[in-house]
Amino acid sequence: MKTITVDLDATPSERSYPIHIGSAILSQIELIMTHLPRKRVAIVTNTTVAPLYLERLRSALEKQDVASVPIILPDGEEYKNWQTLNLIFDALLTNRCERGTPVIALGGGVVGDLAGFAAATYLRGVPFIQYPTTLLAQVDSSVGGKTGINHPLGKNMIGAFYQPRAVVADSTTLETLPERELRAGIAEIIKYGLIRDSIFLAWIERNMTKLLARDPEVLIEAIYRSCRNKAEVVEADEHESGVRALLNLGHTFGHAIENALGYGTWLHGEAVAAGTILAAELSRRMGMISQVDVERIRSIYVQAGLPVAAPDLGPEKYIDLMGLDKKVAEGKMRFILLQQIGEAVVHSGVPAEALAETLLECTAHA
Ligand SMILES: NC(=O)c1ccc[n+]([C@@H]2O[C@H](COP(=O)([O-])OP(=O)(O)OC[C@H]3O[C@@H](n4cnc5c(N)ncnc54)[C@H](O)[C@@H]3O)[C@@H](O)[C@H]2O)c1
Ligand SMILES: O=C(O)C(=O)C[C@@H](O)[C@H](O)[C@H](O)COP(=O)(O)O
Ligand SMILES: [Zn+2]
Repeated sequence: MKTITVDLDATPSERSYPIHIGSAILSQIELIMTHLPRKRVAIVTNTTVAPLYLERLRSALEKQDVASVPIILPDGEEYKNWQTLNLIFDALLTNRCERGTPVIALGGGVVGDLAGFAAATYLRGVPFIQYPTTLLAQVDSSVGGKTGINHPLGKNMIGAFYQPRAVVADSTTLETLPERELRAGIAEIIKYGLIRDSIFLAWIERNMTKLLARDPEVLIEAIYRSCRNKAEVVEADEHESGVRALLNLGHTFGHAIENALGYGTWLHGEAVAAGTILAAELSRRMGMISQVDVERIRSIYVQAGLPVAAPDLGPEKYIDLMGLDKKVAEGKMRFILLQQIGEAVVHSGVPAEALAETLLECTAHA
């Protein structure tokens, strides 16, 4: 097992927390035992993950005399909303969960974002622990404390920064993950390489076949190097007043795609992949990277079996949706662009013509 610490505030800090990454660690309750003094937890999961892993976690807790309240949500991005959040509050209240009752998220990013937001707001905050079970959640969403829900008008528009007390990423849970979901997780792994770690990007290119084949060692290495990158960014800028925005590469376009097509039609990772190609094309039009760079980026996503052509929604629709992006400041859109492969920047001066040209020339009819 490997452990990374996310150091928050001046260290040592009570808010700092470990990310444990390893094989078959779901049942190792000693990893979270210090957070369970009251011997009772609520586990938020969904109808797909519950039959696979809920009993394993519950019985491991039971062996340590920890009782658990299961809260099983409907599965899907289209359920990342107020109504589902309220199901969590209903269950927490009905079961008389207290301020000292931790909420555990067992599932992918949707469960994690919902459960984290519930933990941030229930009784004004209860302890939160992440057990991510998708590749995307293990490399990205379980770390860093972004929690929240979608709004019909925009992705993740309502939420809170709320850090977990611990993250336990059991790589063996990825054995049951559908192929399409595995590929979607790889999109966020590629992101770290593109924004700040060109050595990791070259490693991903060399190891893509093994990643797709779920080679256990390669998976653990990819999760570890991704989490190390994410932890460093979050430590530097927890609340996204600066460098954390770079983790949004491809997301300004990607979130517009997810919203326009209907939440869940394209997976988050798929929208980020196609969105990153648009960001790369825009970077080239801004004179920042070369055509050769764009083709290298495109071929990495192709290798991963991810979409590289964003849907043709028309420039107006994209621009309208992107106007609600959380990075908009004083009414001005800000884009994450590539200065070079391995170095991203926040750009607030993208000319309207360059954006329109990119959207016209680089999107495709579905
Ligand atoms: N908070 C953050 O920092 C952050 C970062 C990235 C993405 N996100 C959010 O995360 C969400 C996407 O997360 P995701 O890609 O994990 O999708 P997801 O949570 O929808 O999970 C994908 C699918 O896999 C199923 N599943 C989960 N674990 C499984 C397993 N081990 N075996 C079989 N099936 C399994 C789920 O039930 C679901 O059907 C989006 O809402 C996105 O906005 C948040
Ligand atoms: O942790 C972050 O910061 C990220 O931006 C990670 C992204 O992969 C993730 O999709 C995040 O939820 C997007 O955040 P948002 O603030 O644009 O909703
Ligand atoms: Zn993302």
